[in-house]
Amino acid sequence: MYDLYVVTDEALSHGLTHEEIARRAVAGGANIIQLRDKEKSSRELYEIACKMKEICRGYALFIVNDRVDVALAAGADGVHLGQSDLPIAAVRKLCPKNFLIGISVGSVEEAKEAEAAGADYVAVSPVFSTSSKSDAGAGHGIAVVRDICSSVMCPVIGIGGINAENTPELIAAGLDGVAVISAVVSAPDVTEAARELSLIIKTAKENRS
Ligand SMILES: Cc1ncc(COP(=O)(O)OP(=O)(O)O)c(N)n1
Ligand SMILES: Cc1nc(C(=O)O)sc1CCOP(=O)(O)O
Ligand SMILES: [Mg+2]
Repeated sequence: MYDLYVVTDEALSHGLTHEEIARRAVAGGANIIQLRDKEKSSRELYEIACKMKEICRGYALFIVNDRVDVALAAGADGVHLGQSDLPIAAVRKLCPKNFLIGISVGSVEEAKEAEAAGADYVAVSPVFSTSSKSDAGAGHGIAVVRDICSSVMCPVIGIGGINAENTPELIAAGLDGVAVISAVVSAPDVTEAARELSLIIKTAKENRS
């Protein structure tokens, strides 16, 4: 379910809108799409989110970054929170049953705390250094990924500097899925990049079982 998680970013795409990135990534087999945009107004985000929800319907889960209000208003499947956002328990009170809450973590302690608070997934952030998020900080590396994966029961994904080359070792380390921007969004052919990465993830999962 969490195999390939694509985070949209218009600035890092070759002129595509959030909706078009989502359409192409879903066509390539992405399982989760996240709307991430720090610039747009609430109204703009809401309108985009409504369209993305329809694009994803029946094919992929649709998550909104940061904005619980936009996620709820647009009928998204969930929200992705950072460590400085509202606590999971507070968000849970606002949301319908089955609403997904994911959260960024950088250590085993944060991952255990998130799981105890009821997170549906945790995202090791960043796994490697990346230029796609200016304040991401240094990568935690594969050893931290392995430690987190063996410390919690909830799904663990990774984000930051992940691509077709390093995905197999991350899946072998225990990740349930990988989240990417540039590896898919900045590719010349978004659909083909998503298709290739999906296949790499599936193959890596088969090889570990
Ligand atoms: C899947 C996923 N993982 C991590 C993040 C980063 O969230 P956050 O730490 O809140 O930083 P911003 O993305 O809000 O800048 C994410 N968005 N998605
Ligand atoms: C959205 C995001 N969050 C991160 C974190 O570490 O919290 S890194 C990141 C961007 C990931 O982009 P790319 O796949 O191009 O490295
Ligand atoms: Mg955030």
